[in-house]
Amino acid sequence: MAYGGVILSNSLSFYQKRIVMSSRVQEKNGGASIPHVLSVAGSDSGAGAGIQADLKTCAARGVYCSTVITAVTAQNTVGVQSVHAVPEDFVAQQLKSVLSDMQVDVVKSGMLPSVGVVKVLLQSLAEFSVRALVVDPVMVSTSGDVLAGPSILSTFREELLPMADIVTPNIKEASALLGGIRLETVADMRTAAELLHALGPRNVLVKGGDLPGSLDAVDIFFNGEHFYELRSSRIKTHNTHGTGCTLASCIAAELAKGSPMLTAVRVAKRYVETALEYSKDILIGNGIQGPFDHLLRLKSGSHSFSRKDAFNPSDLFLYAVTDSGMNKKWGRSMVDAVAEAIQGGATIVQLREKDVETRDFLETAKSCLAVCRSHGVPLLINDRIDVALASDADGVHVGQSDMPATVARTLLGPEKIIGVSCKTVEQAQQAWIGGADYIGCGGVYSTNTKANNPTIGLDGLKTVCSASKLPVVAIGGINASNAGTVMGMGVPNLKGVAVVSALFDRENVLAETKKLHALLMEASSSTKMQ
Ligand SMILES: Cc1ncc(COP(=O)(O)OP(=O)(O)O)c(N)n1
Ligand SMILES: Cc1nc(C(=O)O)sc1CCOP(=O)(O)O
Ligand SMILES: [Mg+2]
Repeated sequence: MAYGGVILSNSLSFYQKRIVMSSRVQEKNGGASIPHVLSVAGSDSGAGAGIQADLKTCAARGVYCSTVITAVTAQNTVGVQSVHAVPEDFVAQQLKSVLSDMQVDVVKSGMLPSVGVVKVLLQSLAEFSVRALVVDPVMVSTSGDVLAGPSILSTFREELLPMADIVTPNIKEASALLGGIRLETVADMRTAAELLHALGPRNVLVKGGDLPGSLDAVDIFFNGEHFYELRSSRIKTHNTHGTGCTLASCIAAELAKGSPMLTAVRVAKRYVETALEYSKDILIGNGIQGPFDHLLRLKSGSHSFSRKDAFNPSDLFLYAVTDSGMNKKWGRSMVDAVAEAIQGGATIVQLREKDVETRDFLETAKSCLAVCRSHGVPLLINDRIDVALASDADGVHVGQSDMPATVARTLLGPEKIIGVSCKTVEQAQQAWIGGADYIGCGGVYSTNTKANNPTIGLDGLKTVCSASKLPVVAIGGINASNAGTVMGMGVPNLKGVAVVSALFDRENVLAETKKLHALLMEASSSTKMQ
């Protein structure tokens, strides 16, 4: 399907088109259309996965969801007791009923129990255009029951995947789609993503939740050009039934709202992680794998807030710290520079303004926040807690001569992120006691960006990292020539690098960020293999 590229590269024209297409209806009803996902999947009587998970996910994400049911399963938290496939012509009838009447933005497919149902779906998509197709290649339920047999594999490979804007297999599904190859490491997952991409989908997300021996849940995203290693913390819970369906339908929902693909994937991962954390202790059913609560956001206040909701240490991977002087020198606005950095792979942004009027700082913060929020990337404010509060940024970064972390925490409350600059083990200990979320440790190398900044070198960085109870980001003189060395050391708690000039004192922020991201990926994957 050639539609996904439109979403990736030009979400505005997507909306303009949709407005034109639905203008007749809107004129008639005087209403506005809302983003719409059509879920083509099986029903789960236990309501943790399938159609029911998709409906709840879209509701939680503020997106309309229509449904085409391909099979009715009798299942619960113990397993799948029985499957009743809906006749193919009736699946076709449901597709026609929805697609001939409603303006669907994104189709998300889940359980497609027969070759005939896949073909019926493809025929409908040829007849009625939608903007994107998200394929969750469901084959085996989380309880281990087979939901689509091996006879369907060649149709998935040859006909469905080439139409997909993204395909989201777990390890077992990726292996099955690739003829049973062994997938045991993150490096294997990258290979699988590349091989699956060669089958035709525009993007591939290989989900590593089942990968043995990894502390984080690592997924590999590949867009044909770049690999992204997306990490989230592994939540200790039995309530994981339906995570695959939920992730795919959340990606579809975010695409329907107009997000670029990588942003949609990032937001979806964060949503699943938050929902799992929220539901980790709920008890539904007597089986070994329970469902989780998709509608957590609608219940804020009924459950105590967890720090994990606010901050994910893997966000420190490529930390872009802005500098308006550098951006001015290269003739671009702060917002454009931040947008390019995010597009290139920056995972968190800090607005560092030393010589601006407070009012201008606030306005810039608000504009940058809009860009960051639309991409699911946190925005922190350097030094200024008042600006962070007034702009509703995601947090602050403070140094040893700024507001102490403990005071910042009191002022900002539990939901904001706080980072503290530390050069010593004692400072790192104080930051932890003060309620910080991470520490920035440097200067690793000398830099022209910050005058008279003492350096601690790689040895100083190692000492602080090893003693720190908080995740660490390295800073100071880091660029494409040494980022690999810093990340490649594989020291405990070191989650990424923070850079100013290597991104912003350059002509092309997008290209420099991509380059640095690729180097960091390479260095961190090689340390994991050691
Ligand atoms: C991620 C990160 N680490 C360290 C710093 C430095 O903060 P600070 O010591 O307060 O110095 P200034 O940035 O305020 O000059 C940082 N900004 N970000
Ligand atoms: C803002 C800042 N803090 C540092 C510290 O050591 O805490 S070094 C630094 C400047 C980093 O800029 P560049 O990436 O251009 O070297
Ligand atoms: Mg400071």
